[in-house]
Amino acid sequence: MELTIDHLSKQYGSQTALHDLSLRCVPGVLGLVGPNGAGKTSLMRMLATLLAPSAGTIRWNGQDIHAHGQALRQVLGYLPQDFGVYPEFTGRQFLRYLAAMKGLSSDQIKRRVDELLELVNLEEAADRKLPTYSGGMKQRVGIAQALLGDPELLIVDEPTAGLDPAERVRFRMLLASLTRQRIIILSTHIISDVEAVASRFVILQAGRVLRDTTPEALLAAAAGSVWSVIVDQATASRLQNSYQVSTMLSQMNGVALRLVSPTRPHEHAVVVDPNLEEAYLLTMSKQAVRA
Ligand SMILES: Nc1ncnc2c1ncn2[C@@H]1O[C@H](COP(=O)(O)OP(=O)(O)OP(=O)(O)O)[C@@H](O)[C@H]1O
Repeated sequence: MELTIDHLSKQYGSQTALHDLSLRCVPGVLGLVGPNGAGKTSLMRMLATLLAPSAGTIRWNGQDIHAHGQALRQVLGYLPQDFGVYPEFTGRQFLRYLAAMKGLSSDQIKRRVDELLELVNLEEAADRKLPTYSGGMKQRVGIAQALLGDPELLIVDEPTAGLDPAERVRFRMLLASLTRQRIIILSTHIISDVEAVASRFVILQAGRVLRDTTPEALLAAAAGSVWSVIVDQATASRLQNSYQVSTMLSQMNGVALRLVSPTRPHEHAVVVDPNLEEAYLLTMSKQAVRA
């Protein structure tokens, strides 16, 4: 099982969304992160064969997916960013309908849909109409439809956006339970999603790979560059203007700040262990300094 992306580019008119991007993916979860407009959705749509590259190739087990799209679609599960549901269907009807569209036999449809409803923990709500579902429940139906064909390649585009913290945790656990013998590509703005489930961390910026790393390596690289300090309000405002502040908490004795900076931002600042979001902010701020 191997997905190989070679020198991939995407132009929309004069706008370059992806620029000469190469990646090789093996089973596991790859967390794809980057600022708005970095090219994540364009990349995912090309992987899902919904968008043609302007240049470069994507190969699934050595076969170009452009020429052999059907072969890829048979092993693909895709949860797009703007996943829509049919309002007249219940969860069960919706999944059965999509399973039938995929060509499953009626026995397979019943069995597979029941299995998936159990996996995504929607058995109780299965016979309710989809518009009555919460955002998290809709996302779970979305992941269930992406899993109908037991895909070897699962692409999920910002699946936790808009979910409340409990739903987000539930969704992550579901994703984590799917990782064996699959390539999962998860695009997100929520760094803690990556921390929770991904073994590989790819940062895209302006259509290029800025980092292809692991959460552990990114954390290790940020060691010594995250600081904690308690200061008065005026100093907090000054520091906020000069440094990347990751958290700011008003307390009885002042304002507690965590700051991301390669150098000591304040004489009383002490080094603390970075979290992955801070490691990401550090990477992006170093990049901004270089640009
Ligand atoms: N259909 C389109 N026509 C023109 N430009 C487009 C189109 N789709 C995307 N773009 C541009 O391509 C670039 C990459 O967009 P893309 O949606 O792939 O980024 P993204 O990383 O998914 O962004 P977000 O995090 O906001 O979803 C952006 O500059 C965007 O404006």
